[in-house]
Amino acid sequence: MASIAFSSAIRNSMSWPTMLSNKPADDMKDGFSFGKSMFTTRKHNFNHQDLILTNVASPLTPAIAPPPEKTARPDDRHHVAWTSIRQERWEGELVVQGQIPLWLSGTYLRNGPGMWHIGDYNFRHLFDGYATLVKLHFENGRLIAGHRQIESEAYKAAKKNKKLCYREFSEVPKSDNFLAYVGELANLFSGASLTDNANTGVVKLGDGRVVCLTETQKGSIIIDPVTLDTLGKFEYTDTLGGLIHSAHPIVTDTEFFTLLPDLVIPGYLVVRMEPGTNDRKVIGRVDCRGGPAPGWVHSFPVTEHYVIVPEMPLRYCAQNLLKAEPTPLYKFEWHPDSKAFMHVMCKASGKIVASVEVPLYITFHFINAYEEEDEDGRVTAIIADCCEHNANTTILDRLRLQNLRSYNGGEDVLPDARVGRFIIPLDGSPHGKLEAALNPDEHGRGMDMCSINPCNLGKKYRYAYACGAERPCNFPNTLTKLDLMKKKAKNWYDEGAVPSEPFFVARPGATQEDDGVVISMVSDKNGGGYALLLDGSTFEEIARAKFPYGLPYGLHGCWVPKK
Ligand SMILES: CC(=O)/C=C/C=C(C)/C=C/C1=C(C)CCCC1(C)C
Ligand SMILES: CC(/C=C/C=O)=C\C=C\C=O
Ligand SMILES: [Fe+2]
Repeated sequence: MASIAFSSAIRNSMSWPTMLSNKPADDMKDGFSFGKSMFTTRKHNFNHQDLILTNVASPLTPAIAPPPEKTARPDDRHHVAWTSIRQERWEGELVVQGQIPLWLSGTYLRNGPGMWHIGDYNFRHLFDGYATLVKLHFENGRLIAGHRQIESEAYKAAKKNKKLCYREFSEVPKSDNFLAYVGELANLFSGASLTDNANTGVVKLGDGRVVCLTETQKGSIIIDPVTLDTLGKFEYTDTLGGLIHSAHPIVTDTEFFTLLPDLVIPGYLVVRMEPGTNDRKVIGRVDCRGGPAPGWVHSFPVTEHYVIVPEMPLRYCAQNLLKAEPTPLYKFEWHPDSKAFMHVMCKASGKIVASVEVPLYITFHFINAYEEEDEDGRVTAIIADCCEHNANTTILDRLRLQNLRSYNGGEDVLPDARVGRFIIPLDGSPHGKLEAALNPDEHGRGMDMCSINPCNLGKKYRYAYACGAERPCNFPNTLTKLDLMKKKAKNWYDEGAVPSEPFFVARPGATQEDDGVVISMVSDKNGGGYALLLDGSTFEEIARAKFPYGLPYGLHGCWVPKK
């Protein structure tokens, strides 16, 4: 079986767009310059040699890692995690050290911004990069890996015109003249100039379609989980309009919830989409209680009966959206006076059952939420956990590429983070609490990129997996298993490596919450990369498989089980 399935999956086609010229370190003073570098640049254009070096796998002759000096570009001065992927696509079988459990059958997909330049022009922020989709296909203890650039309009236009053509997270195309500027403002309002670069995450819908996402609605792109082909836009057929949504919808086999921020009348629409449709239906609306605009909603949690709508004091900012040059908080603004809130909406009725003021907070990612019951089974409170950055907005700037790339060890520059636990009373009290769910020293005061056993979504849970810190560091550099009952963490660490979000896959038939494996992809200190499998229960390594090339950092993933 395996060789047939695998060989049909092997595809060695490559293309080398001129934009993929292999520009060395982008170490610019302001992170924004054309073709300048502090280092002498040995301009390295791709050629056939690169192709041979990185693309020689077949199922019968597993990929052999090229010699170390070829895995990192000799002129790279920064970590491979922050270095653009070198080629548009690759696929091959990896040599596995250790044992992949035979029950692990399916494909882990991970999306993220893996390409941060157009020719000599370097992007500014981690979130600006063009989407690179990576796959790990597990079958009978073997592992086929590959990656492919997502063919968004934004990516294709940049490739064709050799310049930025759409507004990315921090990058804005330059207007040639005033008239063009006025035209572009009109395009901003219509959404025409916004990016569709689906670089944040990837989800498998209940109907089997696999969609890559970002925060712009037009950046919802259907892909083939086997070939990683871009199949086309996921078009929303409803008339809800709006341009943006949460980057992290809640997706299960039967449910799809997301939030649509309303920048005109500050608030959020809470919507649901039935599997098999492209039609979002409104469950209800939350009006913001503070500030001139809604808070950023990168993600949000749900419980069994409620959707939790966070209202962060880090709010979208219309003026910043219009600016050509980035502001310190990009498209956002910090409004501590506007306060912070958590709203709770009933999934069935759309009614808001609680809306409480909470201490100021900053989070990208909610971990999970659940309903707390008293002895009589009455729901008394909602518990919602998130990766919380101590209400410190500097984390957004830390993710600027220049900051990520300039780190040489030594000093500790990663701001402290914690598992922030919201306690939202349902008895009408006006205030909720926010506290650390465990001592942040347990995970080195780094905390982001979390996952849980999906069976526990919205339910009382004990374990979460995330990235923590072994300091000094500039970015979360450990994988951590959090025991929220015992308030303990167990950490995995490879010196100098940057692991991506640990993703939990449950063993079929498991009865224990942590019975399964945790998948991560690691960018190592020598310019290489490897897929890593940890046991979900012991958090010990069970297998790893080296990629024949260095892996750029990636964000979020999903699991597509074998049919
Ligand atoms: C990669 C990631 O986590 C976040 C990406 C966010 C993006 C691409 C946000 C884009 C936006 C615009 C292009 C204009 C409107 C505001 C905003 C949603 C921030
Ligand atoms: C990489 C990241 C957020 C990604 C959003 O999808 C946050 C990292 C935070 C560091 O502590
Ligand atoms: Fe995210």
